[in-house]
Amino acid sequence: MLPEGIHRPVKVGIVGTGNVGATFAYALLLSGLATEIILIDNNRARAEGEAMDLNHAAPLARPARVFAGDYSDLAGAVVTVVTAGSAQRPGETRLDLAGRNAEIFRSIIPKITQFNPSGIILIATNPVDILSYVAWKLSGLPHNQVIGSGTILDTARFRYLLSEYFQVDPRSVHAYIIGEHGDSEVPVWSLANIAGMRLPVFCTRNNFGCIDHELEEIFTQTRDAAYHIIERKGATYYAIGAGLLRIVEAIIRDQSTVLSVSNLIQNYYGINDVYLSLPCVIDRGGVERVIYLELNDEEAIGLRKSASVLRKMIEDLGF
Ligand SMILES: NC(=O)C1=CN([C@@H]2O[C@H](COP(=O)(O)OP(=O)(O)OC[C@H]3O[C@@H](n4cnc5c(N)ncnc54)[C@H](O)[C@@H]3O)[C@@H](O)[C@H]2O)C=CC1
Ligand SMILES: CC(=O)C(=O)O
Repeated sequence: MLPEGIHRPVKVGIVGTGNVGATFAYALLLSGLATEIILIDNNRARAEGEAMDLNHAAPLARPARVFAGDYSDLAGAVVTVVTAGSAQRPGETRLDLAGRNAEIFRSIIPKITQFNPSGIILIATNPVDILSYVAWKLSGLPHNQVIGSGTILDTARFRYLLSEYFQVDPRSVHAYIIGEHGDSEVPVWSLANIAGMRLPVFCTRNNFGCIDHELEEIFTQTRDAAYHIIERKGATYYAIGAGLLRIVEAIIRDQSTVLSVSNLIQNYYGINDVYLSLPCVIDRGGVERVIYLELNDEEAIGLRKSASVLRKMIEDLGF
């Protein structure tokens, strides 16, 4: 039986069933978006254990077939989400993981495309922009089919923190973090708005004191959130699980949703041949297009700097 509102089988693969992969799998199962969820991990017992635990939730949620599989089971998957690899230890940056995880990708990505050359690959493994570029190169797929979760998470963190400051629903705050998912990311203050009003106008018209250093602190908290969470609980996974689900929903339901994700950037404020995040239109084919933002000078400089950090890392890895 297919889940409510779904009229044809929808397969989703997950490679890497650790904290992030398992949390995404749980969110996906509860969402009812997929009819088949394939869990792959080089720790087979872990994938099997997660499949058993998830299946026991199916009678309480919505029916879907969840199983620990092999790469050949990915044939026909609409999207394969990759979360396999090492995570940051306390004090490590995302970029510290690049070499280790690029090696893992050399074995994973060709196996995904061997069995599923037409599906979308969605990367979450860090450093996500570098690994998405590496995955794109190793896959031989068009870049619109290989997406990084990028700053979907940072944008969510930013909107949440702004919503706390302005005392409105986070969904009513429209603001983006662009560039690297990491230390060089850039807040687009000039376009941030509530009810269509840029923040300085919103503040003046609504007698709301906007204090520059408090807003700057909101960005600092956004950028450094992963460090603070990892120090406390060792890993982050709920918000990225929700972010991956939002991207997968836009793909499966062909929604043309604008989300900040990582994709190949060409001819954008002088930036070329690098994966980084900008608001993109996501539909059944993956990234349909990258939206050209009107950035101020400071933001454009920040974006170019972020791109150069990522480009250097790609070159250092030999891609
Ligand atoms: N993009 C984002 O916003 C976020 C990314 N991450 C990243 O996601 C990745 C996963 O994080 P966690 O789930 O916390 O780590 P984890 O250590 O809990 O899980 C990683 C899983 O990958 C598996 N794995 C390792 N090598 C493999 C291979 N060759 N083939 C198949 N499976 C393999 C491991 O067995 C393990 O189950 C990390 O790189 C982390 O930094 C984490 C949070 C947010
Ligand atoms: C770990 C990570 O990339 C994050 O939570 O932002």
